[in-house]
Amino acid sequence: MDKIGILLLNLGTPDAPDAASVRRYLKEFLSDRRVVEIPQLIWQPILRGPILLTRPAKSAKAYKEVWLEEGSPLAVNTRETAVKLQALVGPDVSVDWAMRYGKPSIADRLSEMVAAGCGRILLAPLYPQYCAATTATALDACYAALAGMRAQPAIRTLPPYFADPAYIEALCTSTVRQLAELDFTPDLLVASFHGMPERTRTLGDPYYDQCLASARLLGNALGREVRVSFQSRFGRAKWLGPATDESLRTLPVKGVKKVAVLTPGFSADCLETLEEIAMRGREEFLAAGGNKFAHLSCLNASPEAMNLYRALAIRELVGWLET
Ligand SMILES: C=CC1=C(C)c2cc3[nH]c(cc4nc(cc5[nH]c(cc1n2)c(C)c5CCC(=O)O)C(CCC(=O)O)=C4C)c(C)c3C=C
Ligand SMILES: [Fe+2]
Ligand SMILES: [Fe+2]
Repeated sequence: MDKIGILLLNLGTPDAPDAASVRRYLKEFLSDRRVVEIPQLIWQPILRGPILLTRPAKSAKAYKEVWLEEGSPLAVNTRETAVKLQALVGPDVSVDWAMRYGKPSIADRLSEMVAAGCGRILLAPLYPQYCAATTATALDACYAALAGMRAQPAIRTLPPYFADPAYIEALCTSTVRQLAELDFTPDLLVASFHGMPERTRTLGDPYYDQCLASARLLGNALGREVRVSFQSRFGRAKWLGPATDESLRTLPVKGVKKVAVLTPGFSADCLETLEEIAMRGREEFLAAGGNKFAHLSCLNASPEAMNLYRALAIRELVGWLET
């Protein structure tokens, strides 16, 4: 029988925390029509002008603050997840990982898996909430790679798991564990999701509703309020709100002096969680009069995460494993 493969998909990250590498990464990322939905004739001059002239140096400085010895946190955490999942599923299933932008590329990893004999592949975008700018574009890139193959593997895709009891349980257990390790009891738990232009919601992207559903289910499981906000605004259009940075600045005035922020839409810690929330978010909250701030780590390759991915993968593979 054909070998079975699982390809974990994540967003992508620069090769190094320097302006040239960040420029290459941003050019590829922000040229994706699923991400910036402005006609290319208008958008490309803006991207290649003001954005790529100024943002790479600024972002490279931020990447330097969080860079690990082994590389970018997003890549390190995603690779570790793949290695641990491989150990859990055993030698009959081959687990690999790829990035939508940058390396390792989806095209390279998919053709490598096929060359290694994988005739059945589960494509697993590591985004709990479906978004065209993340899930759809990662799968588009897989289909584009498959389009160039004469002998294609059979394909399955992992559905969004925003309301899956296994995801909510993983988040709940990870949150309870991390809260118990803090030296304070937070007045409020904030769930900060990556933002999106508000227009994408009216156009039918289910992302916003799925973020709210995940937070509500987590709140029910924890038995306490989980307040939602959206981070990482980009560009001039109106984005989903409320904005995390604004909320963190106003919470102390409203009497919330101790806060814990979790980032459940990110499967792995990355620039957006480690720099924007854990560093800048903390500074802003404390400067606005807050006393205590904690960022709770993403699921990464924690025991809770590995239980979750094993459960999701086995559910998808069950028909294939039996035949
Ligand atoms: C988890 C879901 C994500 C959504 C939805 C998303 C939408 C989105 N992002 C940008 C612009 C940028 N995002 C950047 C970094 C970044 N974004 C996500 C995830 C989502 N993005 C991750 C995991 C990361 C971190 C990558 C890393 O290397 O650690 C950046 C780059 C950093 C910077 O310069 O600020 C940009 C730019 C848009 C425009 C968008 C939807 C329209
Ligand atoms: Fe982003
Ligand atoms: Fe950011």
